[in-house]
Amino acid sequence: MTTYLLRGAAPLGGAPTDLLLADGRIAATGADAASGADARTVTVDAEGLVALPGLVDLHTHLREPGREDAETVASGTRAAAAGGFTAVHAMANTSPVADTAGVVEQVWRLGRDAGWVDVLPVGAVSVGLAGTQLAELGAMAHSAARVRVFSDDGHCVHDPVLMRRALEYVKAFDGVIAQHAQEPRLTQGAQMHEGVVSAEVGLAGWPAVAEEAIIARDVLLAEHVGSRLHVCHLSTAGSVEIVRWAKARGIDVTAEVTPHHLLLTDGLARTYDPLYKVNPPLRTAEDVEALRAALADGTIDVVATDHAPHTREDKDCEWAAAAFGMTGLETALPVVATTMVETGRMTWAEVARVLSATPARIGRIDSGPLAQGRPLAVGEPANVTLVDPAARWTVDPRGLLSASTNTPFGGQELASRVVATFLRGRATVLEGAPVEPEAVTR
Ligand SMILES: NC(=O)N[C@@H](CC(=O)O)C(=O)O
Repeated sequence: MTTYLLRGAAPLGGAPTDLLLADGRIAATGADAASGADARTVTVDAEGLVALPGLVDLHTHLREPGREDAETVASGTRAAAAGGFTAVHAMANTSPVADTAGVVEQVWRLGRDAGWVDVLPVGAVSVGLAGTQLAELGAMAHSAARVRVFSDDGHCVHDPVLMRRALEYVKAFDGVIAQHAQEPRLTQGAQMHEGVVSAEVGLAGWPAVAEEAIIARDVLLAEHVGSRLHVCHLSTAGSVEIVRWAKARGIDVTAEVTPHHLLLTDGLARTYDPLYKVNPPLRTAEDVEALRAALADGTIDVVATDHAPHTREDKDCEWAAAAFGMTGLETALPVVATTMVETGRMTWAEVARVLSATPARIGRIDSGPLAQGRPLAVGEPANVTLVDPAARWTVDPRGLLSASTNTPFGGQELASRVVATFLRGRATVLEGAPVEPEAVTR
């Protein structure tokens, strides 16, 4: 197998050094790296680049099985690698729903065979995402896919008894319930954030309280049963306050924010362009500021993409008829760099925390054969992402690799670019372009 010598990379913004990737691991650093190189070694000039541990996404929609016209495991994970990811959690709202050991194993196998990133299937909480009957959580946890994250994402687990049972059940295998916090009655027919802009454009509003009421209930339930709760795509200033309160109380809760909620606001609905229609909706500038502050101070633990590819038929129509969702795997890191690093709110080491180490810990993939996200130390798995922090680029939707083109960032200038990605020492991206995997053996 080819080995790689990354010359002059700065691990987490530290002093530049050399890294030797061999046999799937970081084999050597510093002067030892160059002396360990041999005839199999390809040298990568990494001068001026930041070396991050491979990125881990807690929230990706890969659409397979069922909607392969929007994305497949292969196309979505190829886009993920281009975005610097080495692992993604694949959401359960597929068709059929990933609510059995059979479906999660299928998705896991498709990911393994594609070879771009580790695919960690998320299991549904309820059968068919219907919110009435608990799915086979234990069978999914003990399957080959080793599911640890369970979510009805796209739907809220709104029945408090079902939520309580799910939180209790996953304690047996150290799982976590990732809640899509959306009170269904308060959001019936809702199209966008409820506020000044929704009144102006005449679209049905989605009040912040519909998210906040569920988060408040769930942190109390998590406390009551002593279990682990993760809040998906938190989007309001009020939600931040509730999570801050819960953490101060010692409740085992973590929260994610999406890149689009860190950058975009509900004012974009004035365009009536469904590219900006997403669940939860884009909020106000005050919410965006609260989310950035909460990510910087650790109240929000991770950035997760909520990559939600949709076909032209489902997106290129009038607002009310369009699907909720936007793609995000290939723009996530640049959006975080633009909103958090360029603004001086976070260092690259903190970016590694919110896009790699902490999501790996929440998904319980930070140990064992899928070890991810540890500092780039000798002996650790060689999951490495090289980023050019000085690059600036303008997003061209046609230049992205996802099978769907519903990015809200087309035409936007963003900071930083992924130059290379290595999955267990194998290059999946070099010079910004994907490297097709030969038959993957592991
Ligand atoms: N986030 C989104 O806007 N869409 C998600 C599911 C969802 O509605 O949350 C999708 O699967 O398309």
